[in-house]
Amino acid sequence: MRPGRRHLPALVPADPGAGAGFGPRTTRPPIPTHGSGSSTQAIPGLTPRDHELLLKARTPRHHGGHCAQRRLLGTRDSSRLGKSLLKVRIMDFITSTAILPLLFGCVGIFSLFKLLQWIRMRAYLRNAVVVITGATSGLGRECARVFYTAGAKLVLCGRNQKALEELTKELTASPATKVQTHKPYMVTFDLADPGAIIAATAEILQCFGYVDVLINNAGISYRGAIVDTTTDVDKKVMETNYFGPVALTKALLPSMIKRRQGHIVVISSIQGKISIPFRSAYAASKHATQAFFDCLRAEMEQYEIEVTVISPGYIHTNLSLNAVTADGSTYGVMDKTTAQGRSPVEVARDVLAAVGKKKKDVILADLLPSLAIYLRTLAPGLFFSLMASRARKERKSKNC
Ligand SMILES: NC(=O)C1=CN([C@@H]2O[C@H](COP(=O)(O)OP(=O)(O)OC[C@H]3O[C@@H](n4cnc5c(N)ncnc54)[C@H](OP(=O)(O)O)[C@@H]3O)[C@@H](O)[C@H]2O)C=CC1
Ligand SMILES: CCCCCCCCCCCCCCCC(=O)OCC(=O)COP(=O)(O)O
Repeated sequence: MRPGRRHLPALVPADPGAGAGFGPRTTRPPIPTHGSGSSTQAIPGLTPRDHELLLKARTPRHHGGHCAQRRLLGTRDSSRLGKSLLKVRIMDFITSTAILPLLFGCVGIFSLFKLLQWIRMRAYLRNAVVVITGATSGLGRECARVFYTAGAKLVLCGRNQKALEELTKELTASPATKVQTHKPYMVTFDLADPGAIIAATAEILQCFGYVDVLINNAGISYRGAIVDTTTDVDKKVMETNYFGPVALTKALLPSMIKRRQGHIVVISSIQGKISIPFRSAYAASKHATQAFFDCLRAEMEQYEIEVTVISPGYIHTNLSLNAVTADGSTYGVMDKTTAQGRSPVEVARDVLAAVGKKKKDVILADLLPSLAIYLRTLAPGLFFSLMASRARKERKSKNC
């Protein structure tokens, strides 16, 4: 017998009462196979004649094999026998000489592909000029760390100059890595101030002379009922999350188009795909963001400029603490959902991978929010009922 081949099952006499005909079938325990020293199982319920035919059918080089199999299948319980035969055949195929090298080959090719993808990603980000807004806190801060370590030339943006300086100090003081790192630049401006964006863009472009990747990360959330919310609050959220990033992107695009090179990234949210109660201004700003950058992607294809929209679920940052409420005051509460969210470092690593792989649209969330997006599309009625019930519950818990 060739190594790697399975032993053929031992052929045992069936139930004596059953004979070779169509009588009742009985099962048999495993019995030793003569000469092989191993124990194999007779196929339950088959007569010696069945086994003889099966043995013939299983022997590929036996000329009468297929004929015998067909004859047998025509006269016996074809589905059961067929299944047993198929199992035996599959096992024989797997353990035959061809399948294992093929399997290892596939795994090898896949690993090689992944390695090449990783190398390409690293090369793409090394020495790339990356602008990050909202780098003073949360996800932006962690993005600064991972892109810095990957060898990117950073331009860190935020409103708080001191926080930017501290981050820069911390980054440059970090131990040397294999990859060459670069001292980040800082540009301070308020994204919600349209007048500040043109000046900030000129400053950004002066840092390294060009921009490879813009990460529109800065953002603010909101909590409140629509009926209680002033339009000024709606505008503030839209200015920060939508008009600011749109204006900055538009201001940087001409230089990217000229070079026929560039990558625009935007940190949206699961709430850019589904709307949940008491988040109207925030969800609206993120939906608008998704729509704008989807349009941009299509329009920029001719210039080879990439657009990546990233939609995370809850992340453990200061987002809820900094959220604005219906009357414009700061919410100032660390919500349970936020506190239980993913660590910003992990999400930042996912952002790095998505940018490196030039992904177009990425959802970084648990199963439930991801399923909710499908539910919104496939069964909107059900989704809206769930959201209405969520609103009722939230209102009730607030009144308590
Ligand atoms: N945390 C979460 O659960 C989720 C967050 N996101 C998104 O991630 C992004 C980052 O938020 P996150 O890190 O969580 O929250 P943080 O509140 O920790 O960080 C927000 C950042 O945005 C900056 N920012 C806010 N308003 C402005 C403005 N007007 N001009 C300039 N910068 C501003 C803040 O700067 P400053 O220090 O000056 O306030 C800060 O650096 C946001 O777009 C958010 O919508 C998406 C999904 C989930
Ligand atoms: C087929 C079965 C599907 C079942 C789906 C049930 C519907 C469950 C609703 C889930 C809602 C998830 C909301 C997620 C919101 C989120 O992740 O937001 C991220 C943020 O931007 C957080 O901002 P916030 O200020 O709201 O903290």
